[in-house]
Amino acid sequence: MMAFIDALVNADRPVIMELKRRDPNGVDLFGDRTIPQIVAEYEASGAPCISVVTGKWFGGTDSMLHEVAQLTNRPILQKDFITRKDQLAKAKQLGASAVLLTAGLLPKSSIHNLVEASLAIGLTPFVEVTEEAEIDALPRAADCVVAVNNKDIKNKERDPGDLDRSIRLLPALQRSGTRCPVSASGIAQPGDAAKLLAEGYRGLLIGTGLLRTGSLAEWLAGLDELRGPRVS
Ligand SMILES: O=C(O)c1ccccc1NCC(=O)[C@H](O)[C@H](O)COP(=O)(O)O
Repeated sequence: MMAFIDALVNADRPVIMELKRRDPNGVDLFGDRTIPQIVAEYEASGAPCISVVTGKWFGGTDSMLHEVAQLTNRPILQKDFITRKDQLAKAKQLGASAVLLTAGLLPKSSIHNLVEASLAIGLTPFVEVTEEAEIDALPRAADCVVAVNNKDIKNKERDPGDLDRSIRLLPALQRSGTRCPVSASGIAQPGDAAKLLAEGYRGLLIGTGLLRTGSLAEWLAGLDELRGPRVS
């Protein structure tokens, strides 16, 4: 299996496609689709990586991660509230390649310890930030995905998201040394996605926008058209 960062930076369309059972208001996002159907659709659409929200706020469970890992060889990000090292071993055992570490919810010393502990067992830290100070304080950024969360997790992500935050923080991400600056959450339309990639993002994490669209193929074709032909 290709490592998470390599899969993303080498992808022609670097969209991490997410399985999230419910939105923050408890509204179902899967409809009548099963997990195998969504994974098959994401794979057929060329997802380089897949994200699975196991956090209970969003209707997730660890068994969802295990199920997805049985269905795909794509590198998987586990999105949950990770605060302890034993959760990292569990993530790996369930089939994750990368784990979410939310800078705004963790003391600085915990971020350091969890980044080191993740790397030590072969998991890619996917560190989510919302402020420049969090980026500047990051250890081992070159080995991490560093993602700007456009929404506010402290408010259960009930806000629509502020994509300008991604634009504002991109220079700090680029300075940090990460190979893989990612913009996450609130990317609803192909035009939003195209703009963020044109600005210099090397990856996008999209859940609700892809799960709510009537046609994933059309959504992605719209993005491809806006980006124009790719030079390899
Ligand atoms: O961000 C967190 O700290 C978090 C913790 C635990 C579970 C989920 C968490 N975040 C979820 C997300 O960030 C979004 O599902 C993801 O970025 C996609 O967002 P959207 O495209 O707006 O559905």
